[in-house]
Amino acid sequence: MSEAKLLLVEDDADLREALLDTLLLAHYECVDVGSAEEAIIALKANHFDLVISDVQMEGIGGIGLLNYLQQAQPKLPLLLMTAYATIDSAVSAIKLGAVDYLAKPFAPEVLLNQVSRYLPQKQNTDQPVVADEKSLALLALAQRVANSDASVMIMGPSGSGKEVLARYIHQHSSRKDEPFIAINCAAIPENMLEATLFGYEKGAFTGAYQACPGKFEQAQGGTLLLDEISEMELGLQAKLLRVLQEREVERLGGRKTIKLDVRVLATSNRDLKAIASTGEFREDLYYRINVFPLTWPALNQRPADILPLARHLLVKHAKAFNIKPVPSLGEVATRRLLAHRWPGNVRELDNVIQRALILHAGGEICEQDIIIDSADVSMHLDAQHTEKTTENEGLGGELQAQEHVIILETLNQCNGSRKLVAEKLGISARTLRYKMAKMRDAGIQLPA
Ligand SMILES: Nc1ncnc2c1ncn2[C@@H]1O[C@H](COP(=O)(O)OP(=O)(O)OP(=O)(O)O)[C@@H](O)[C@H]1O
Repeated sequence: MSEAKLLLVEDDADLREALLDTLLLAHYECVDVGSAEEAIIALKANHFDLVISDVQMEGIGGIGLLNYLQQAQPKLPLLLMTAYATIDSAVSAIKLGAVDYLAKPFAPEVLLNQVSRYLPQKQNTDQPVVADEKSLALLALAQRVANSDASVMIMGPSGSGKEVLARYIHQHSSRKDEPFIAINCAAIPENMLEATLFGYEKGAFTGAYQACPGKFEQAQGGTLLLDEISEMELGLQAKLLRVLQEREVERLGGRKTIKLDVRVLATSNRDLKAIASTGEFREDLYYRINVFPLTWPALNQRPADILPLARHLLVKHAKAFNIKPVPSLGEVATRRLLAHRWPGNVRELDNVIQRALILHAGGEICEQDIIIDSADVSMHLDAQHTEKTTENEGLGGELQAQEHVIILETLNQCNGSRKLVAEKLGISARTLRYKMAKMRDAGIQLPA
């Protein structure tokens, strides 16, 4: 999930739902409201990184919201959506301070490209924390590879730190002062990934009233991380291979080729060689990006990392939660952390530490603050709220839990192939991705 939080303001409920779906599928955290007045209430209660608002709504409307933002939060970018007939007012809104406008109707690609263009880039500055011999050796190797311009394939189970390692390579390369652009190939629906990667020209599809550079161009001079590359469909793999071979890109709907100077890193939590041998991943692309493979072992294979990571995460989240001083790790709590197998790797440890910080009292993390299984939290909460739960809500929760179990079982049966799971369950790949994003949000660890 992207750390960015968006506020969507649209009075047409159907359109709002469709837009919300697009944004959630792309792993943005998003709050949606139906009027500018509700938006102001949400803005007072939460921090947002970008607001997307319709112009014409009952009440003060999008322009009223723009005026409010100019006074209250002038740095918060606002992207306006308007019917084609009212573009003039949108243009004057830009003069008043909106960052851009989207002319309705627009294709989902246009929305996602504009959002990624105006969202302030939050760089994850986490340096890899390592202490285990295996991890130290991996980091030393990564540092040597960083000096070259070779493509690097970073493998390892989900949550093991692949993205952290990719940033580390960029930061230790000669490109460190140039952009680092990451794109999660699994998070962006197939039909939008191509436009997001390669950009598009004006008129390439509905709502593309202006040209938009793709991720390759945004990464010019720097590094592009293709996260979860195994999830890219075969047709797009062929186009990506061509771009990597030719070192130039052509925007969708364009005729001009743009020369590229981009280093490409990729990650996968599936065995890319194995899926290349079954034809699910192009072998030629595999060999092109796998110039230098680096693999994180699972966290339980590098036990000496667990405590330094736990302490690092305690400091990091205590700061974010404004908890002072940083609580210490009690002895029994420490033993629990060391005894667990960590199937969700560092991400799971991160969740456990955040829970512990919320629950702890008295300056020390004790055994009872270490809740390893997120189901324990729900059970704890369920027990507290049983009286309040209506019959319907209970049934809804049970059905949802069943759905989660079915998805998890099918993922395991299909060795993590999203495509096969969607086929087997008779749902679209898009719906599956949406459901999996919701499961991740609920703290459910999904297999690689
Ligand atoms: N060695 C490390 N030092 C500090 N933080 C780490 C380390 N490894 C992972 N993390 C943290 O754990 C979380 C998961 O890491 P990351 O996103 O890099 O994993 P990933 O392998 O790319 O996951 P996925 O396969 O799900 O994309 C992040 O919050 C990251 O900051």
